[in-house]
Amino acid sequence: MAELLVENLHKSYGPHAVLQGVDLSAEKGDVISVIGSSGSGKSTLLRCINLLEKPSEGRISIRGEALTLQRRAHGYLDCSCAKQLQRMRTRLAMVFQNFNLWSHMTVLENVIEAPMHVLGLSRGQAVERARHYLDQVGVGQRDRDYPAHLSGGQQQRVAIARVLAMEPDVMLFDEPTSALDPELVSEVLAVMQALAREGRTMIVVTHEMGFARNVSSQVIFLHQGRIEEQGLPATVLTSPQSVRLQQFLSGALK
Ligand SMILES: Nc1ncnc2c1ncn2[C@@H]1O[C@H](COP(=O)(O)OP(=O)(O)OP(=O)(O)O)[C@@H](O)[C@H]1O
Repeated sequence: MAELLVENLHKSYGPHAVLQGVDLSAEKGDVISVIGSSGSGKSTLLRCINLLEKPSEGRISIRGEALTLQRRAHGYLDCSCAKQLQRMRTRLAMVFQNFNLWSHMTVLENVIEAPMHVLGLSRGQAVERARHYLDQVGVGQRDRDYPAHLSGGQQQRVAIARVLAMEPDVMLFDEPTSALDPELVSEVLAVMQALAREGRTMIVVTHEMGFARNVSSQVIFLHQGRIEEQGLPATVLTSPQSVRLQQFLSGALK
């Protein structure tokens, strides 16, 4: 059974069809890199999967359990209740480009927030869990600091620990290294590579072709809201079939 199954996902903003029937299936331990030119719909795809954006059409299932989506007055689909939505976001948890840490909270407080208030763990359990994952991503010593005192790479690693602390079924990464200074990119990619090695299921929107090639189990090339090509990285990235993917890989399509 797939950890995550996305079927016929559509998203429009007014007349602008951004996603036009995307299907995606992630098995346990899959690392799917989503690549494509700017505006092809990569972030929208990720944001629709965990309902930060509301799909216009489609079906999302986690471990065989379909989300109950209802059509709202404006025509989009949403979870039938806020609690289900919140719970679902812990199962499909997202790492954002700009870290999205709470600046008024320490590192530790950032990481224990959701385990306590969404998963219902006691403070002691949440702290134990947080320390475990902060250590795992190499920022355990910074637990009392505020995010502003950390480098971008450290902040992103805290954001990854915050997602790990929810023990999600699938981790979603939306261009996790794009906001980082070049010298900090590799420390975050190394953490992601280690997570891939330990069998985490991940969907990663990325411009890092090295990551897509060396870490992914599957690469998806999105073009104008449709999957134009997908498959093993060795196939998709070294023998692209479509002209658009060839152009994208040669740098002609930004
Ligand atoms: N909230 C919104 N309202 C209207 N249009 C939007 C909205 N969000 C995204 N879009 C449009 O949807 C299209 C896809 O955007 P998206 O951010 O998903 O692309 P992307 O592939 O992630 O691009 P990039 O690599 O530049 O981040 C773009 O044309 C964008 O302008």
